Amino acid sequence: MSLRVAVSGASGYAGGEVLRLLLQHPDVEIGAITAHSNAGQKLGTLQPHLFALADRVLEDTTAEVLSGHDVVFLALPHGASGEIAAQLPENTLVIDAGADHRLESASAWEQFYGSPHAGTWPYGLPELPGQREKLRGTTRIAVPGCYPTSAQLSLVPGFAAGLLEPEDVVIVSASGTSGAGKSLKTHLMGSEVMNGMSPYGVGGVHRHTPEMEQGFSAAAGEPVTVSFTPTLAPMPRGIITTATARLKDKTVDPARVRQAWVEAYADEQFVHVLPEGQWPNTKMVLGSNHVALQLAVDSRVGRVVVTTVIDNLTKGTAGGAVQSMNIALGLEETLGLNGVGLAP
Ligand SMILES: NC(=O)C1=CN([C@@H]2O[C@H](COP(=O)(O)OP(=O)(O)OC[C@H]3O[C@@H](n4cnc5c(N)ncnc54)[C@H](OP(=O)(O)O)[C@@H]3O)[C@@H](O)[C@H]2O)C=CC1
Ligand SMILES: CC(=O)N[C@@H](CCC(=O)OP(=O)(O)O)C(=O)O
Repeated sequence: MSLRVAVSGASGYAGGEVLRLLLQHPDVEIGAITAHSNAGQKLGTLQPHLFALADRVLEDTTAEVLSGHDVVFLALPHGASGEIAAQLPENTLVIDAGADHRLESASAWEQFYGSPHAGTWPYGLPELPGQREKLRGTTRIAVPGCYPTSAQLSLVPGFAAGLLEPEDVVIVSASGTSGAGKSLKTHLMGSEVMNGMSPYGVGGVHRHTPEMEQGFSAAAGEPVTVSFTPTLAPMPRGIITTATARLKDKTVDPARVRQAWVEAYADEQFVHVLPEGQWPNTKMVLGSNHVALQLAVDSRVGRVVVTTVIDNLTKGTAGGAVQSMNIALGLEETLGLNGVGLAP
């Protein structure tokens, strides 16, 4: 099979990572690549690591340019994808790396994003219970946010097994700076970020909070509320998330708790519950679609503690997007995603 694939937002971090993975996909031919302020530039000036595409010229991001492809990736700022997607043929597989189509609740969207809701598409986190069935054959995919990917992979097994209380869930994450996008942000410039860490979006206001609650509530079968705090870490890539939740039965055998996670991910090729006693490090998964996690029961306070690492640009965006594309098209799920982490 040869799929003709267009990538919009190709000058940005997410679009660049989509292209990096697609270059390793045996069934993909890269068609149009588009941008906004950088349209007309050669890709090599903006994404110098993508040697094979260095001479390709970025076009404007219009429905006309993106039409005529089998698959279109949208890696655009919030709000830009809804309008473009609505103009693309229904039989084109459109994969939105942005947030526009992730939330089921229009009121949650309006509260956290402050704009009209564009609609809801099948959610591109295949490891959620029953999610692959929703992705097979679909022509629209909403790629999860990077923090929600790490948070949901951390706690969904516990909610799905009925082990966790729906209230008092606490998620604390640290992200590499590429999570904020390529556009110049003064607070991300070296002197502000190096040798220190600081939280932002504190107090239940970060827009990924309702996305996490949506995934947890679906798994638990009851409404789940979350307190989420993100932190910026002085590294280009990677997310480490520590998630804690109260156990419904404080006296439950810790081995039974662990078993819920081990069973949930037993058949997953990208999610690894580490051997007991080994804790994740963001370096384990850099540049790869893999996820590493570890858990412990804090019996003194009756909580489970789960720490999960992902690469925000790979499993957290482009890798999850390519994995979901493969499922939607009935391809082997790992195509284009054979990279392994970097060490040391
Ligand atoms: N970075 C990450 O870890 C993650 C990002 N995402 C999502 O992916 C999307 C892209 O993010 P990211 O790559 O980080 O951001 P960047 O700022 O790095 O890139 C943004 C891209 O969008 C283009 N663009 C900007 N404005 C417009 C517009 N009005 N119309 C069309 N194109 C436009 C830019 O083109 P130009 O350079 O020519 O101006 C650029 O190609 C966002 O929705 C983001 O939320 C999702 C998960 C994680
Ligand atoms: C470090 C950093 O700034 N991260 C981004 C999230 C990146 C992401 O997942 O983005 P979308 O939901 O926008 O697709 C943030 O907190 O806004």
